[in-house]
Amino acid sequence: MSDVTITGLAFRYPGTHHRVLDDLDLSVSSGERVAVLGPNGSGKTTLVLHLNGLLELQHGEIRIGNAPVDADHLREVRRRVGLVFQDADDQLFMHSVHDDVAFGPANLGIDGDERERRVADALESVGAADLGPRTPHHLSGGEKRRAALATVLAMDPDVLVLDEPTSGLDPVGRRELSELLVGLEQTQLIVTHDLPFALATCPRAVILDGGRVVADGSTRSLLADDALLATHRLELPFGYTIT
Ligand SMILES: Nc1ncnc2c1ncn2[C@@H]1O[C@H](COP(=O)(O)OP(=O)(O)OP(=O)(O)O)[C@@H](O)[C@H]1O
Repeated sequence: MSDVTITGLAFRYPGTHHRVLDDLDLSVSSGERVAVLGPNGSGKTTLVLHLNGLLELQHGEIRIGNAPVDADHLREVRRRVGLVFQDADDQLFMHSVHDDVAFGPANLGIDGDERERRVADALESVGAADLGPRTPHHLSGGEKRRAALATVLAMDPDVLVLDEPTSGLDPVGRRELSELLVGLEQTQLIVTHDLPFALATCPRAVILDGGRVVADGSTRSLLADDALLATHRLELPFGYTIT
């Protein structure tokens, strides 16, 4: 497993003047699960897209274990960091779920029985053993989410980064996903607006606002702080209380 260290990360989208990430520091220990919370536009997805080099670093440094995220280490970084996109359709593009899940291991040069074992294990682990032959664009939203997660797990990453993993999931699907993630050994960063899901899944949370980390602590203590939540446009579901 790998730790993740982000130091002084700053970023503006080309052609814009606004710093979307602004001197962001964050360290996540190996095996830790951290929820990344924050209002719309606070930079969460932009941060996530940096973690496996999908956005090119402008200022600062990111390390996955001892590998810097830079042009010279992209292949290693992408092997180590599995990114599950906000929109599952971005991850599913083959004719069958099986082929989508097999695509990553194939790219790593894994073939034959070992590749089939990885596909079967990944689908099984997300409760989607029966989805292999299905056409991805015929799946329900929740089924697509599971399939997208399986495509990443099949590559056996050290670090899992999930962007809004519960969107489109029914209550049982959310609970099952939380239990699945808690059972994985990977270091995890989970971007979510689903605060109860964050509490159930991640012992630690950070709040991003204005492109920097403005709070960092146990998820329970952050979510119990009404003033902190209000300041950063976060809100627990109506009637939900932290005990
Ligand atoms: N490709 C882009 N070009 C220009 N600006 C962008 C681009 N992508 C995002 N932004 C801007 O960057 C800021 C941060 O966006 P980002 O998607 O990282 O926020 P977020 O915290 O993930 O938001 P949300 O909770 O709404 O998903 C926003 O102001 C957004 O409009």
